[in-house]
Amino acid sequence: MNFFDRLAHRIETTDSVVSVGLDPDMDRLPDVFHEYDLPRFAFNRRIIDATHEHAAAFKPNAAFYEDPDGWRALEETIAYAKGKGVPVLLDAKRADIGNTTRQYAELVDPDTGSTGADAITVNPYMGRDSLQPFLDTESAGVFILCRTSNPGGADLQDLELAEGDLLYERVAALADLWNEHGNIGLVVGATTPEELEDVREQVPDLPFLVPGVGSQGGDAEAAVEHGLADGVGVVNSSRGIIFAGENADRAEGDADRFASAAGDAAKRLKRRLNQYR
Ligand SMILES: O=c1ccn([C@@H]2O[C@H](COP(=O)(O)O)[C@@H](O)[C@H]2O)c(=O)[nH]1
Repeated sequence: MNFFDRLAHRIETTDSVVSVGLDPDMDRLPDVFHEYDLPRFAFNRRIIDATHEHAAAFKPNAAFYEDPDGWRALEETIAYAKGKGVPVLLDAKRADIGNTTRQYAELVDPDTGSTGADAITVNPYMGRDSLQPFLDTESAGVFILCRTSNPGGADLQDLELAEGDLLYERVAALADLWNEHGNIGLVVGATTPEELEDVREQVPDLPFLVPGVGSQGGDAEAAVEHGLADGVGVVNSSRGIIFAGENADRAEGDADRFASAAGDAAKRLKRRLNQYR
C-alpha cells in the first residue's frame, strides 16, 4: 500500500493529524533514563506508549541519533512505533550525487535492511537526480523541503527567480511534476502561514508535513487549513510534546510524569488541530 494511503488510514483511525516528533535531546532527558543501555530508546518508548493513540505519525529527527548508540536507539524506536501501528517519518533531510544518494535511499527501502521508516525528508537543492532513488522507492513517502520553518528559511527559499516565481514555489511545482508514483509530499512550516497558503494554492494535491507549531510558535489553524490535501497531511510538534513534563528541576523529573505530560500534550494538540479540520 502506498505511504499516503497508509497515512490516510492512520489519520482516520486516530481522528488525528498530529505527528509526534521524537527528538530525545540527551541533555534534557530525566536522569532515570540515563540508567538504561539506550537512554534515548527508553525515553522514546515511554513517550510512544503515552502518545500513540493520538499520533497519526511519529517523526524522529536523525540529528538526535547520529552516533553508534543513537542509531541503535533509532532502529529500536522505529520498530517499537511501528509495532503500535503508527507510521514513522524519518526527518533526515538527505540527498546527494547518484551513488551516494542511492545509499541514503536505503534508509527507507524495505528490501535492503533499512531503518524501517515509512517516509523520509529530503533536500531538493541538488536537483532531481539526487532524489530519484527515494522517488523510485514507491512504498516510501518522500517529503521534499519546500519552505522551512526556521527564520533563515527566507534567505534562499524566498528568492525571486528570473521567471518571477519564488524558489520555494519552483520547488513545489517540480515536486508535483516528479510525483509519478504518488509518494511525494512537501515540508512547509507553520511559522509562515502566507507561504503555506501560497504553496497549497500551487499544489492542491500534495500532502504536507507541517513543522513549527508548539515551541516555534507557528500558526496551528493555517497548518491544518493548508497542510492537508483531501484530509491527508500531518502537523508536527516535537519539544512541545515530549518535553511537556519538564520543569526547572530536571533531577526531580521522573518517567511517569514525563510520559503522562506528553500524552496530555499530544491529546491537547490533537483537539486543537481538529477544530480546524
Ligand atoms: O522546516 C522545518 C523542517 C524540519 N523541522 C524539524 O521539525 C522538528 C520541530 O521540532 P519542535 O520541537 O516542534 O520545534 C525538529 O525535528 C526540526 O528539526 C522544523 O522544525 N522545520
